This record gives sequence, C-alpha cells and structure tokens, in this order.
Amino acid sequence: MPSLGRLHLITDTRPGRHPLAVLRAALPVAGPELVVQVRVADDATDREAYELARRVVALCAPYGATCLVNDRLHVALAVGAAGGHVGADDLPVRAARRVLGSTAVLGATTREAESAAAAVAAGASYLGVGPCHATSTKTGLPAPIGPAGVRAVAEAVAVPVIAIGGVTAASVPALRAAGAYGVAVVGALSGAADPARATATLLGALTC
Ligand SMILES: Cc1ncc(COP(=O)(O)OP(=O)(O)O)c(N)n1
Ligand SMILES: Cc1ncsc1CCOP(=O)(O)O
Ligand SMILES: [Mg+2]
Repeated sequence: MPSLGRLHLITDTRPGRHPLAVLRAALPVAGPELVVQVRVADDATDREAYELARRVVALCAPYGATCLVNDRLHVALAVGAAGGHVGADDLPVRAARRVLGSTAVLGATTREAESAAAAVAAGASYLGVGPCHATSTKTGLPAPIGPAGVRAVAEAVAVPVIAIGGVTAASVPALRAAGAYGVAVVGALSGAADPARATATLLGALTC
C-alpha cells in the first residue's frame, strides 16, 4: 500500500471553478504530500469524470502525487488511479475493496468510532471523517463533529484519519492534535486567491 499524503485536494467542478488550474498550482508545492481526489457532480457523465481523472493522473505522476477517484471506482480503474473513496451512498467498503484490489488506496467516509472500525475491517485504508466544521461545499450533511469527533474516530482505528469539512489552515492544528493524519479540502484551495500560497500554508500547518 503506498504511503498516504497528508493534504487531500478534492476537485471543485462547480461552475466558475478551475480544478486543473488549482491542481497545477498545488502540485509543485506539495508534491508527494498531495492526494488529489477527483470528485464530480452527481449528474456529471462517466465520460466527463473519466476525462478529468485521466488528466489528473497525468498531472500528478511527475510530482509523485496520488490520484484517487470519488464514488466511481470503474473510472479509477480505467485511468489507473491509485484508488478511490466511498461513502454511505456508494459501494459498501468490502465491495469497493473487491473492485479495486488488495493494494489500492481505499478511503471510506465515517463520523463515529463504531462505523470507523467496521470500515477498516471491511478494507478501508484510510478514513474521511467529518464534517468537522460547517461547509458550504456540500449540502445535506449532519451537524459538524469538531475536533472531539475526530478524536473519537482516531482513537478507534489504526489507519490514517483525514479530517474533512470546512477545514482551513487555522483549523488544522486542533484537528492534528485530535489525531487527524491529514485533511481534505475543497474551498480552502479552490476559493483561494493564490492556491500555491494556500497550499504552502496548509502544508506548513500539517507538517509542523
Ligand atoms: C476524504 C473524504 N472524506 C469524505 C468524503 C465524502 O464522501 P461521501 O460521503 O461519499 O460524499 P461525496 O463526496 O461522494 O458527496 C470524501 N469525498 N472524501
Ligand atoms: C465532500 C464533503 N464531505 C463532507 S464535507 C465535504 C466538502 C468539503 O468541502 P470544504 O473543504 O469546502 O468544506
Ligand atoms: Mg460518495
């Protein structure tokens, strides 16, 4: 299993956003610490997901960064991504592991200790835990769990915990202190005036 980067950049494909420009800015700064999760809107076609993922894989390779694909594991396999991420509406973790194979990176979403342990037992190699804080990027989420919720999960499992939801550089120290191995962000990089600088700031908070 490849070692996991600490900064997970989730592609922002909302109108007016520029996921590949953000990625091009982040890659030289973060290199192998960057995990790029290709996430497209639910109504995007598989072809659109494939074309974006194919480009992300090619951009990541020279920097040693990792590409994962959210939800659509057939796209992950088709583009040669390192793995995928699944949540409650996606393939169950055990089925996802069967699809991706034993050596792939497989992330699973969880927000409490019991389901976290079950996801790891089923084959998850890391956990996406949140929402930690309020976010405007995804609707319909339960209340934020905060650093205390992250701690409860991190204490229950031995795999890396990636905190997600409203994460900024300012919130990273408390999440790290709670046991998060890394963070996943959309807005903190996609909405930054200077994504390269924002990447450096987030990385600095993650690795100090
Ligand atoms: C790192 C990480 N954590 C959580 C999620 C959320 O996954 P999911 O609950 O399946 O929701 P969607 O992202 O599919 O809308 C994630 N993508 N990444
Ligand atoms: C996909 C997802 N799942 C939980 S929060 C979230 C979005 C996180 O986006 P942001 O970093 O902009 O809050
Ligand atoms: Mg999902």
